[in-house]
Amino acid sequence: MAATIRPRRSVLYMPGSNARALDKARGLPADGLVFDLEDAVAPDAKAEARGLIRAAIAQGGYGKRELIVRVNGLGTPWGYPDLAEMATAGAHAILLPKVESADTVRQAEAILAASGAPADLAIWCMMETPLAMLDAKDIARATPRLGGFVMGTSDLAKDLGALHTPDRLPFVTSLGLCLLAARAYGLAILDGVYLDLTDEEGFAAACRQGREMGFDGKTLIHPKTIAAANQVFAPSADEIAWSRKIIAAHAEAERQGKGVLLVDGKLIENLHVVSAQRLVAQADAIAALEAEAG
Ligand SMILES: CC(C)(COP(=O)(O)OP(=O)(O)OC[C@H]1O[C@@H](n2cnc3c(N)ncnc32)[C@H](O)[C@@H]1OP(=O)(O)O)[C@@H](O)C(=O)NCCC(=O)NCCSC(=O)C[C@H](O)C(=O)O
Ligand SMILES: [Mg+2]
Repeated sequence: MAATIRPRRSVLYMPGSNARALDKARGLPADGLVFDLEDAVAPDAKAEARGLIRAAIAQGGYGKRELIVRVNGLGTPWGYPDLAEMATAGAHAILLPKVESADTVRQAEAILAASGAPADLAIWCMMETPLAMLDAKDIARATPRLGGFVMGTSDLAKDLGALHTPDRLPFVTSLGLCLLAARAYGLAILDGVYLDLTDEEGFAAACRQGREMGFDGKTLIHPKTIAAANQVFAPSADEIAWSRKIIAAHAEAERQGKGVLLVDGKLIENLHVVSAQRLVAQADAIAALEAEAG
């Protein structure tokens, strides 16, 4: 999938079986929504949840938010019907859980295509097992339909026997491997969820760490965390002003035949301008999304 500048600061999971949550999300300022059919939905409620998700997306009201359906794995009884039914539900992307190989992605892609999925329906992968970390590069280049990775740090902690520490040191290798693979192949990548809804400081620190590492945004489990994620993952006013300043200064230097220059004592080259242009484009995309939401 072609890389686009789409805000993904905050992406909220909603149990697909929870009609109230699906409705409430229409008014929430999350950049993206995951309609979950996997872990948040009980086995007996899966079939009904598919219908609720299809009806909710058809009814609309989600504006320009990115709509993602997380299906069950193909090794479960629900994986195939989830893919077959959600292929034409109108979402922007299908999120595959517990992906461990490029073959799994291509198998899912074949089912989606055979079920009438539109050409622009993206596939995203949950990266949440040790094998996924080791195969991240292969998974990232499995198909041109691939749009992004989502870290599943809860499943990963379970499989690694790791603890959720404040510095997240036990996850740094895994997060780094997935970031490398995602960026090498032009994919978006979202950080994992923060489970303690009472720990606002810890949540903000995890968001800051995620942004510093290079994640596009954070996956969330509750609406009350959206504002903080939006704030941390958005370019700050200072960053935007600095970016505009070096873009203008570099353009002027180029007119004078210079490739490098100093702005406020800092060396600026073309590579800094590329980053600055991306940051300004992100800020513009966020402003456009927020203007549309009112
Ligand atoms: C965690 C919750 C079960 C808590 O729900 P609840 O008790 O209803 O919370 P509140 O009373 O505080 O809710 C206040 C209002 O907000 C709405 N709400 C709550 N959560 C959501 C949501 N996720 N999306 C939309 N709206 C939401 C409530 O309806 C209330 O609204 P109102 O009626 O107007 O008062 C709940 O938050 C929840 O279910 N969260 C999502 C859980 C989930 O999806 N989990 C799976 C994804 S995480 C994962 O799988 C991990 C990953 O795979 C990994 O391995 O790491
Ligand atoms: Mg998981």
